[in-house]
Amino acid sequence: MRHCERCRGFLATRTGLSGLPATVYKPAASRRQLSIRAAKTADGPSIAIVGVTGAVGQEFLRVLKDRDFPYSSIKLLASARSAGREYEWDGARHTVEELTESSFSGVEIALFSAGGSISKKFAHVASDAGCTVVDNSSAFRMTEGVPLIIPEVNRDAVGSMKAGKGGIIANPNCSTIIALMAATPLHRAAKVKRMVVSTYQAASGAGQAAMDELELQTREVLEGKPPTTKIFPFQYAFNLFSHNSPMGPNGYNEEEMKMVKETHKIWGESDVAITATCIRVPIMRAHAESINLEFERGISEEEAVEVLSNAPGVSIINDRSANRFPTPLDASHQDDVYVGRVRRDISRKDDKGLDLFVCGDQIKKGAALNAVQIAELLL
Ligand SMILES: NC(=O)C1=CN([C@@H]2O[C@H](COP(=O)(O)OP(=O)(O)OC[C@H]3O[C@@H](n4cnc5c(N)ncnc54)[C@H](OP(=O)(O)O)[C@@H]3O)[C@@H](O)[C@H]2O)C=CC1
Ligand SMILES: N[C@@H](CC(=O)OP(=O)(O)O)C(=O)O
Repeated sequence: MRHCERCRGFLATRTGLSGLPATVYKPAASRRQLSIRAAKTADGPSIAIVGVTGAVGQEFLRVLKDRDFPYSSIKLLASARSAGREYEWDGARHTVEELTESSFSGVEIALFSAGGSISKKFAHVASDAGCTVVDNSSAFRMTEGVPLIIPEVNRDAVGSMKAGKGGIIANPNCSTIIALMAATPLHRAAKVKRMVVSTYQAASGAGQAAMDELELQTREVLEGKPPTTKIFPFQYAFNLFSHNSPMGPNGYNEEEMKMVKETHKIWGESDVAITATCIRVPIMRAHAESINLEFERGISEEEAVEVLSNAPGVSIINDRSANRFPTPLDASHQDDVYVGRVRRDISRKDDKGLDLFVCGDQIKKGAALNAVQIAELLL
């Protein structure tokens, strides 16, 4: 049994202590089932990336290339600070331009990832110019009429939207995407009535500067120096803390409330009871989540593992005999969301409760990959 292999393109299963399949990595073909083969092509859409110098913007470039996303031209946009910076991408040199109101003339798809205030200022400008916007920020997620899409979950929400026709589509919150990749197939099988989530969120969710600060602080603490605290107000290395988003009057922070509201919108069901506790941990780029699910009908561990094994974009690491379950490092730089610790909730007398542990790359499936998959629906 190989435990720690990077799992591109192989399938391995093993029976764990309980008789459940322990490890199911999806073969390359199923991982890439939503991908479109092309690249630079005269009949591809003209595309733009807003926030290209950031952690997510850079991942957009990698994902577009990795998936051979078809494009006829690409425009790299960021703030005036980055104008003139050059990137080598897809065999050509590209220069970053300052984002302005005239940036979107002739652009058919724009991937926005420069924060909510930039999206609020420029997404409608882009849409009015005929550019279809996939927005990675939270600015429009709860706006009526703006689809909020995880392609494996609710791809039909794209409706008749197409590249070059204008309109805005929102990319969900990363913790929500990662939770729903695992919870949705089980919801479809046995209907979730209540979901309790606790997250362990990586530095990447707070941007490149937070990742840099975690690395710097780790060195400083090991060298016995006081840690630099520019991004977060206290030590991050060798520590963890409640998510840094603003706290609301009900004692939930914004990240926690996003998980509640966005799940209701994506599932189209506001009667599912959801509560979340979001925690920032000193991990570089993959979020982990502990999820407790209560179902309307009973579901066994075996059925749950079977359902998850067949779910697109989900891989299973669930080896009880080896105490081997998903880790953030397994998920880092991977497309799939990893699920393990699949077990009956023993606090219940019936078989209507399950616990799971889930890990997903925050920058990839939590942000850039999901947005590019949405853009593929527009072609
Ligand atoms: N789906 C999700 O859960 C996630 C959503 N996000 C969203 O994406 C955004 C970016 O995240 P991330 O890449 O991690 O952040 P970074 O801080 O790493 O990057 C920010 C980017 O925004 C650009 N930017 C900032 N100000 C302006 C401006 N005035 N005009 C044009 N561009 C500007 C920056 O350009 P410059 O270098 O020139 O300053 C940079 O390219 C987040 O703020 C969030 O809204 C991010 C992660 C996950
Ligand atoms: N969810 C990210 C932060 C973020 O960018 O969220 P949103 O896209 O919902 O603003 C985190 O890990 O902190």
